[in-house]
Amino acid sequence: MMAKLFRAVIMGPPGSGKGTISERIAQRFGLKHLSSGDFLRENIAANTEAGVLAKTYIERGLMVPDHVMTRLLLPRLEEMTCHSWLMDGFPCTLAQAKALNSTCDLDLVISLNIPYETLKDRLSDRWIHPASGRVYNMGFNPPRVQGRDDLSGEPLIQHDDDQPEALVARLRHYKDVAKPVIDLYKSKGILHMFSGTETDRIWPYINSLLSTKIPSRPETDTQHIPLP
Ligand SMILES: Nc1nc2c(ncn2[C@@H]2O[C@H](COP(=O)(O)OP(=O)(O)O)[C@@H](O)[C@H]2O)c(=O)[nH]1
Ligand SMILES: Nc1ccn([C@@H]2O[C@H](COP(=O)(O)OP(=O)(O)O)[C@@H](O)[C@H]2O)c(=O)n1
Repeated sequence: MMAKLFRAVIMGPPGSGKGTISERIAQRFGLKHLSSGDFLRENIAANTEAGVLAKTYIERGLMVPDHVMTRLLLPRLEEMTCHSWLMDGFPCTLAQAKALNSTCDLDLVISLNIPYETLKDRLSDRWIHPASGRVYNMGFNPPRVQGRDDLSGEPLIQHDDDQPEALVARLRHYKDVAKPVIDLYKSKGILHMFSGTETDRIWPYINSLLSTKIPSRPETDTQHIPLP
């Protein structure tokens, strides 16, 4: 276990590679990857009160209100007192960032800055394994068998809110709400922004940054892992 706990957030518009990069970070540095989108989908599948409410927003390509997000996520974070974690997709508004602030001190925030055309192309090709949250892309990282998850063999699905009609509204909204959050983390001196069109070109910079802050897991140094 790491000597000091490490708490990080990864921000970026839909399709910017938060999930893909989070998985790489989790694998290399042993942080627990917490995905706000996955928490939401788990709650929707389980028909919890928050899940039923969240569904009505997600279906319309809208953000879930702050009080629903914080009620859902903060208790999960409070349970993780002994773990280092990387939170993906939360906070995405200033109110969420302030609520998170009152729960824990973040060590680092990664913000991904990816052009619109790239996001649109990626998302129209995004396929998900709902049970695990594993993400595929027909060009970038296709499944071994078309339409099937590599590990379980179960069918892959596409999210309704990845379709271009919902996407434009999601991106516009992201831009508006993320700016004050980015400014807040910038003023705290913990924001690191990465721009580009390819995850494989951004990843080495994120990897080097994190290597200066946390040791990589010993087992990943000796085993073959499929990272560039
Ligand atoms: N073509 C391409 N697709 C990528 C790249 N990085 C990630 N993707 C794919 O783009 C989609 C969005 O990535 P994801 O990690 O889910 O982004 P998130 O919405 O920010 O969590 C997924 O289908 C990924 O497999 C890349 O560099 N090139
Ligand atoms: N902090 C958050 C995170 C997700 N969400 C909602 O949950 C949906 C799915 O989240 P996600 O993290 O899988 O989205 P992507 O950025 O991966 O496309 C988003 O499109 C939002 O509708 C939200 O409202 N607030």
